[in-house]
This record gives sequence, structure tokens and C-alpha cells, in this order.
Amino acid sequence: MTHNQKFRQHAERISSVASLNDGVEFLGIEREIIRSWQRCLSDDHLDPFKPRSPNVLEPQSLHELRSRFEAFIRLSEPELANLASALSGSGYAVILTDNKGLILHHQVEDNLADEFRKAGLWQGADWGEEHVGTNGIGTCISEMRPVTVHRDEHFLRQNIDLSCSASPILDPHGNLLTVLDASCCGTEDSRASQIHTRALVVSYARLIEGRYFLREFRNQRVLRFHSRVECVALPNEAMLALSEDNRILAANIVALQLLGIQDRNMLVGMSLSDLVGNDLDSLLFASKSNEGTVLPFRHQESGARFFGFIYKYKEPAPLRGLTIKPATQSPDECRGELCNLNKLAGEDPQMLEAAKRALRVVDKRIPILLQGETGTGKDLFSQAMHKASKRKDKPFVALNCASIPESLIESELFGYKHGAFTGARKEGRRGKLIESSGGTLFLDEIGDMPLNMQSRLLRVLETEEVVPLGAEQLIKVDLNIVAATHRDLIQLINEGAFREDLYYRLNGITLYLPPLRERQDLRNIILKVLEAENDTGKKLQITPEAISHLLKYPWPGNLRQLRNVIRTAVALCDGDVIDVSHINLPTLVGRNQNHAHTCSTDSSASKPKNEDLPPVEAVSDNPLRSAEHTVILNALKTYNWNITRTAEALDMSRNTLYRKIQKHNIKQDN
Ligand SMILES: Nc1ncnc2c1ncn2[C@@H]1O[C@H](COP(=O)(O)OP(=O)(O)OP(=O)(O)O)[C@@H](O)[C@H]1O
Repeated sequence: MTHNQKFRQHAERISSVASLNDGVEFLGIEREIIRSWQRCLSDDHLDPFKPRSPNVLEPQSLHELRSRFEAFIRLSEPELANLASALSGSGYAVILTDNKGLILHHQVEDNLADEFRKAGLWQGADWGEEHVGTNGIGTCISEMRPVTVHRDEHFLRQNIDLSCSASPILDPHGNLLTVLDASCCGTEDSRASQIHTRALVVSYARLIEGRYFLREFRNQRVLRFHSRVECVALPNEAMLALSEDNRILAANIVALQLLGIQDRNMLVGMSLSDLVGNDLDSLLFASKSNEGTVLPFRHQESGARFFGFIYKYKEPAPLRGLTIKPATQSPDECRGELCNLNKLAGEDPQMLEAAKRALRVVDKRIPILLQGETGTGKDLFSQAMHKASKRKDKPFVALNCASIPESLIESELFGYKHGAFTGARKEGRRGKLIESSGGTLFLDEIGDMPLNMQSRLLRVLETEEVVPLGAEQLIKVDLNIVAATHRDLIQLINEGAFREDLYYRLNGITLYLPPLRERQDLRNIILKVLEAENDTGKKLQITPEAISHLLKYPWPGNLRQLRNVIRTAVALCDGDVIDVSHINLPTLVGRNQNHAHTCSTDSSASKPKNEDLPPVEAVSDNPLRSAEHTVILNALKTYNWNITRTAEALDMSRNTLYRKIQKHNIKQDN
């Protein structure tokens, strides 16, 4: 069958199914998909046969949109990173959109970036159902529930190779905030297998909702509870926000589920004493005298027993200084120790060598290439180099070549004259090359720069002259470039994806920043990060077991991941001592498992013996299968092995849950 015939057949199938009455059962086509096809045809007047790309925001609008959501993105980062890590190796991108379907943030493995970019699953693209028809993100928004849209369930012909699972993220009042989505291009897996991905996405959406809930009610008290005492103050706990006079202001979805209440409005405004009777006194008393003490209480209506405590939220470290990196000066983060090359290097020989070499060349107009895995601190290192240079009072300007759409790199780098293109700002834009003149231009993820842009950059490096878009005049620039990448540029050159001449032009010297698992000062780094992230006002201790747990982990996300894990531990710890139960390390899957065997276990950098391997759960070769196993087991534990509640929480039928329990051979004593 030719492509055209296939597309024609796809369009005919949609039209015939959508034209039938609601009551008809279609084997294998979910109701929400049929509803969506009907909306696309009759409300949005889309044609499944006609190709149509998602609209993409102009740079300025994207910048503004991301600024509005910056606090939310930061808040969600640990969960986004953990979801990406759980799905790594299985071809999925993790995507966060606003409540209209505009992509705010995406995380995708390097080797798949082009594929996703071509599919339009990229920052700034609009996946609202009314523009691009049935798809995971847009249909999740229209239906306000988790959905899976698999291959030819997509409405438009060009999307029929995609498979997407998305979940809404709601605010504490039940309004749609954002959408979390996991998508892959060209999977041959069946639709049934996507249900695993959806369960995983739903779980992470709930975690983000939980964080957001606490953030929103940071000035109020929150009753945090669960039917199992060991699940209190852990992800997936129930939460009720309380007013000064102990009325319920808001409830998260777990609270509604545990209390068996369908309509949030039945709970909001109710007095807590009507819900828990006399137990309120002991909860209030404990919250004043013995903050954090978990007490049993009963739900008046059902008699069900819960455990909980009334909590006053303390704003965690990640919410401080939620500012966008200023374009023309060093970001706030680069202060104190983190902006001093020697301090950044710590006591690690490889880092010390990198810092020594950096200090030698920093004022010699030698282009520097920083090589290191993601999260090893390349950005901070480049800022520290700038601060150590004679140009320290001039602008430090950063451009991440991977995080902006290909179509925007040109205007970001070269700038434009007013009216250069539709949507351009009236006053024009100077562009990063001109802004950085005299200071430092940090080109992050240079390996992701499109080839045509590489040629233009090379010309500018050679001539030191820039012509902004739509302008005729040359502007002279004084450039000092620090480029960084975690990709293998030589391999990219061999594949024809990176220009060899640009590589030599940028690489006056390569400085290598080692991954965390190779650093010999990991113990000290952990203690320093804990000190920096401790915003509790009290001195926090960490048990030797917890330290050893952290030392054994291979840290695929490096310093960024370590910071997130420590932040979470600080937020979960109610007393003065962080122990293993506060440390939430994502299960390793795919290639990250291998790192586990080579990570250093302490400052003497001895390689771990087999029995010292990281405390990760056994996983099979198939990352999705292992992820599903973990999600189901955790949910069963959370809901006290109650099949009905677990199935509801995972958004699947009881029968499906039973089948999956059998498939994974999950037993209660696991
Ligand atoms: N020495 C350090 N101590 C504590 N935190 C650090 C240190 N170096 C970097 N970080 C933190 O780790 C995170 C990642 O750092 P950075 O953005 O510099 O890494 P990167 O290598 O540029 O990452 P990517 O390749 O993903 O862009 C940041 O939150 C940063 O503050």
C-alpha cells in the first residue's frame, strides 16, 4: 500500500467511526478517542488527510510563557528528571505543557532529539487538540483525564507514528494547571503496552501536584495523612489545607480518594471537626507542642482509621530566587563558592586539573571547550571562569543550543532589526553575539547546534562581525567563547552532524569535568550540598547509612540530580536527622544500570564490590516493564494492597490490575 493510500484509509476510518452514534461499541477504540475525532471533525473542522504542523511560538512569546511558568517548572524538575530516568532507553520524551497544550519543557535523549524536533514535539509548539487534532496532550486537556493516544488514533495523518500518554496536573482546587506527557515516535509496541507508560505518567503527575499543593498553602496549615502510618509525609499522601478556624480550604486527589468523596465541593468549607470529630483536639495539640508527631484519627462518617499530623509548610530551597537567568550578567546562582573555580573543583584531582588549566588560559583569548556529562556543572564552571577573568565586569551571556527550537537559534544568536519578521519585537533585538561582546559567550550544548547555524557561527568567529536579521550593517564584536557539550563531537563530525572546522575553531583547549560517580570528593560534595539546601533553620544530621546509600548510587544526572535528591530529603525530614527513608533514588534502568558497577563508594574511590551495589530494585531488560513493576508495587503498598483503590489510583480496571500483578509475579511480601 502506498503512503497516500494508507493516509486515505486512515481518514476514511476516522470519518466513518466518528459519524456513528455514541452508543455504538467499537472494538479496540476507546470512547475518548471517538469523542475527540468527533470534536476535530465537527467543532474544529480539521481534515485528517491534510498535513498540518503545530503552531510554534515566537522567541519572545516563548520566553514570556516560560517566565510565567518558571516557578512551576523548577518545582517539577525533580519529578520530570525522575520520570525521564525511569523511561530512559525506551525512546520516550518527557514533556510538560501549559493548560492549552503549549510545550514549556521537554526532556529527550540526545540521539532522539532530531526525531522529536521533526515531529514538532519541541519547546514552544502548540499541541492543543483544536490545532493538531487528537493527540495525547490536547485530548488530555479536552477530556480532563489521563489518556493514551496510540499511533493511528491520532487524527492527523502525519502523527500516526506517535504514541503519547498524558495526565493532567491539577491545582488544589481541581483546575487544570499543566499537562505531563510521555511520547515516543515510531514505536511498534501495542496499545496495551502504553497503559504502563500512562500509569507511570499519572504517578509522576500526582507527585508534582503534591509539591504544588504544599507550595500553594505554605502560609496555611495542612493536614497530611494516610491510611498507613508509614506512608504519611511521603509522595502520594493525602492533604487537606486548613484555614485559621480549621475549615477545609482545599483537598488533593488522594484525600478525596481515601475519604471516598467524589465531589471536592462537598469537602471544601467543611469544618475539620465534622470530619474527624474529637480527634481534632489531639491533632491540634500535637501540632503545637510536638510538631510532626503522627497520630491516629477516625473519619467520623465511615469510621475508617487514618494517621496524620498538622503541618506548617516550610518553603524549601528550590523556591528561593526563582528568577530567569539574566541575559547580560552572571546568574544569581554564581556567587560565593559556586563561582570560584578552585572551590568548585573541591578535592577531586580531575576537577583540580581542569580548574588549573582554566586559570592558565582564561585571559589568553583561547576558545575553551567544556566536556562533561549532563549536570556535571559545565554552566557554573564557565561562569566561574568568567568571574576569574579580566572580563569579569563585562556581560556573561549564555545560550543553550538544545533548549530552543532550531528556528529560533538564529534570531537568538544574531538578533534582528525591528520588523525583520512577523512577530519580531518592535524595537528589534541585539542577539547574544552582540550582547556578549567584550565579555563571555557561553554556548551550552554546542553539539545540538543545527548545521546551517554552525556555518554562520564559524563565519562570525572568523570575521568577528555580525549582521542581525533584516539589517544591512555589519557590527564589530569582541568575542570570547566557552562552548560546552556532553556529546562526543568527534563522533558527530564522523556522522556529518558537526562541522570539523568549527570544532577546531572552538576547541583551543578541552577541559573535562568528571561525572559525580568518578569524583573522589563525593562525600564532601554531599555534605556541602546538604548544607546549601538546608533551609530548615536547624542543623541537620545525616546517618552513615544514608551517606553510604548516596555514595553507592551512580548519579546519572550528576550534581543536578544530587541537589534534587537532597532537596527532597530535606523536605521529607521532619526531625533533625536525615536517614535512608528520606532518600528517594529513582530506580535505574537501561544504560544507567551499568554505571552502578563503576561508581566510587567513598572518598578513597575504591570500586564497589558486588554486594555493595546500589540499592536499586531488580529490573528486567525492558525499561517499561520494570517501570510498570515498580509503579504497581509502590501503588499497592501505598493503598495497603487494596485492589479497588490501587486500580483507581493507577487509572486502570481491577481486572487489568490483577492481570498485571500476575504478570509481574507481585506478592504481598515483596
Ligand atoms: N560544585 C557544585 N556544588 C553544588 N552544586 C553544583 C556544583 N556544580 C554545579 N552544581 C549544581 O548542579 C546543577 C547543574 O549544574 P550546571 O547547569 O552547571 O551543569 P551542566 O553540566 O551545565 O548541565 P547540562 O549539561 O545539563 O546543561 C546546577 O543546579 C548547579 O547549581
